[in-house]
Amino acid sequence: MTELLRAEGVSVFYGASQILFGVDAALQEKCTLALLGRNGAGKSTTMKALAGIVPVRSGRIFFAGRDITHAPPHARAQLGMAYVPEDRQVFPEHSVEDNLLIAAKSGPGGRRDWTLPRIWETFPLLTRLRSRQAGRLSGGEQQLLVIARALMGNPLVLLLDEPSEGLAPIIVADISRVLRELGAGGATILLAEQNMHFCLRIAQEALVIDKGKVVHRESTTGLSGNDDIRRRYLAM
Ligand SMILES: Nc1ncnc2c1ncn2[C@@H]1O[C@H](COP(=O)(O)OP(=O)(O)OP(=O)(O)O)[C@@H](O)[C@H]1O
Repeated sequence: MTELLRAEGVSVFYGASQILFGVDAALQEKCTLALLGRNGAGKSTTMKALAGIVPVRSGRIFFAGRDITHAPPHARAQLGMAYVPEDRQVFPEHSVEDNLLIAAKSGPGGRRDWTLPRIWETFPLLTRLRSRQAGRLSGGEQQLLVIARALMGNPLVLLLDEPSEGLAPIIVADISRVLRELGAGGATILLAEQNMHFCLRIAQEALVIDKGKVVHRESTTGLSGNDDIRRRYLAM
């Protein structure tokens, strides 16, 4: 298996406050890795550090064999990293279809795996909403749209920050189905989540983060039976 993304001893500060304390993580190609932790554990900050949104004070980040520790977000995107933040920003005045077309580009090496017809096939709900203004979609529909939009850039890896947060169970089930299908189709995904149950059927492996440190790593099957870790770090 080829390693696509690696964080080595990543520390991040917001002003004088240290938020991440030497985070290590490795994501293999064609795998889905869950980054689990409670509210405020440091999941979003880890995702932002990987995407280049917050600076890394110490440690290194490697992507597709390159050191990208100090590369700006657009350079990481060009190398094939698609970061989907938790605030689900769509272009509200544009239709669903236009939101997708705006993001269409070939990925690294000219790959064009994702086209509009394939998006409609994978996201039937979006097909029905293709002419709807994106600002009028529900939170869950917008979440599906931002995932689909990220795919239109034909990335090598998807970084998804809390895609299930605050959404109704029925749409969470649809997002889960889409992510399982993407994984089965060979996508590489890093999924930050508080909701362990959401991750169990999507990710093969999980990292547990607490107070800015990775405190545990296990297969998701193992973790679902690990009451001690779940009680200590995931509040369930
Ligand atoms: N811009 C910021 N300035 C200062 N502190 C911040 C900032 N953003 C986050 N923090 C703090 O950093 C810590 C980690 O936050 P982070 O958002 O990474 O956690 P999280 O695990 O993603 O939690 P959540 O599920 O709430 O998003 C928290 O204590 C948070 O209050």
